[in-house]
Amino acid sequence: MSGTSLDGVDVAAIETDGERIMAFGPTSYRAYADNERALLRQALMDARALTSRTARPGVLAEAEAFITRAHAEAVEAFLDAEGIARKAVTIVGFHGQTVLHRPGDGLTVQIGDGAALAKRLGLTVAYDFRAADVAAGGQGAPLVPIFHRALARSIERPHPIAVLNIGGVANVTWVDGGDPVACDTGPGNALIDDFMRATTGAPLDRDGDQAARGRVDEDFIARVLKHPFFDQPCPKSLDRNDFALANVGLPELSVADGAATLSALTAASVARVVARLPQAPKAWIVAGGGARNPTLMKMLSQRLAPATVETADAVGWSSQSIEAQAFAYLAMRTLGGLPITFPQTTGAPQAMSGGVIATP
Ligand SMILES: Nc1ncnc2c1ncn2[C@@H]1O[C@H](COP(=O)(O)OP(=O)(O)OP(=O)(O)O)[C@@H](O)[C@H]1O
Ligand SMILES: CC(=O)N[C@H]1[C@@H]2OC[C@@H](O2)[C@@H](O)[C@@H]1O[C@H](C)C(=O)O
Repeated sequence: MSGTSLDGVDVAAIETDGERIMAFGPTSYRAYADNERALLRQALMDARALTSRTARPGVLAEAEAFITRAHAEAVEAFLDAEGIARKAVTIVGFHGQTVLHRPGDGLTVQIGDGAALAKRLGLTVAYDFRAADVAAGGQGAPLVPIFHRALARSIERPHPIAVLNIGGVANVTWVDGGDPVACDTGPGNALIDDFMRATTGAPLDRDGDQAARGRVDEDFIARVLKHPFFDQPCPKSLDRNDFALANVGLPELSVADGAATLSALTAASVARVVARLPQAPKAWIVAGGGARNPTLMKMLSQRLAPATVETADAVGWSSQSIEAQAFAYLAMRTLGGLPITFPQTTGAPQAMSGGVIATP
């Protein structure tokens, strides 16, 4: 999995039949080098003009070859390091890199060549998980809710439970026994990362150090939350750059105040989604890179009280690897013809299978 944060490739093995999770296997991570990340950032820019999901103008062809190669290297290194034989692997789930997500126009573009990956690895690969849902009128995201529900069944917390993923964009799954309800909540880490890069050159506000020292501009947050996205009912989804630093109107702030304000925006937009869920969650489990930011976690606890807020790691899951695990799970569901998207998670007209299978 390579998500909207453009930080690297997460790899994870799980044992599953696409319904139950029998065991979590090892995990690993391949970070992108600065020049690789710059290529992907350019790919996002060049993707803005796309009107077809197969066109590869600008650096998109180069970026696609890179994404395929980076995932192949990541899987090869993982299998070698863990001593996992090829024949022990049923399938590899390959999300690819989202470069454009405009479901309203019937367009979601993930670059990455699944057939080439299958050939190079000598393994069956499931890829292109979002297209069928978008073609049917769904949002094509989020896809992790069915995995979040399987995970939530393994813990004892008061229901409803919310599983919150804070990646570049943040998304939530609401679980209360029946079908999951889900949506993107708003910006996750992307705005914080972009602000840190622009003001200090650093790729992130590590451990929320800057945010912890800053003052939150609540007026700015109130202004951003007037955006119509926040009043839309679930399901709904975002492109990484729907809320971009260039267009959110952040006033001139110190590094600490800017980091604090953008972190609080993420927390406030999560709190804002509560009214859009069938019932307020009693227990929040936070995954994704945002779970590793203690300042953001504190802001979430404050804004979601009296509900409890814990990290995925605290309940025995992996904040870092949960999305990679989710795509392993979705790959097995694709192989078994099981649905991966639902009316209440993406707005699909009915429960739908998705993903394409490539054999070596
Ligand atoms: N120690 C840390 N302190 C603060 N922030 C962190 C830390 N570790 C990771 N992050 C944040 O998490 C981000 C990576 O998150 P994650 O890997 O969940 O994103 P992703 O998978 O790319 O996103 P998405 O869920 O949108 O697909 C980093 O870009 C950074 O902003
Ligand atoms: C189009 C796209 O790639 N969306 C990502 C993004 O990052 C988080 C959020 O926005 C979520 O909707 C989705 O990723 C996860 C893996 C998902 O589909 O569940």
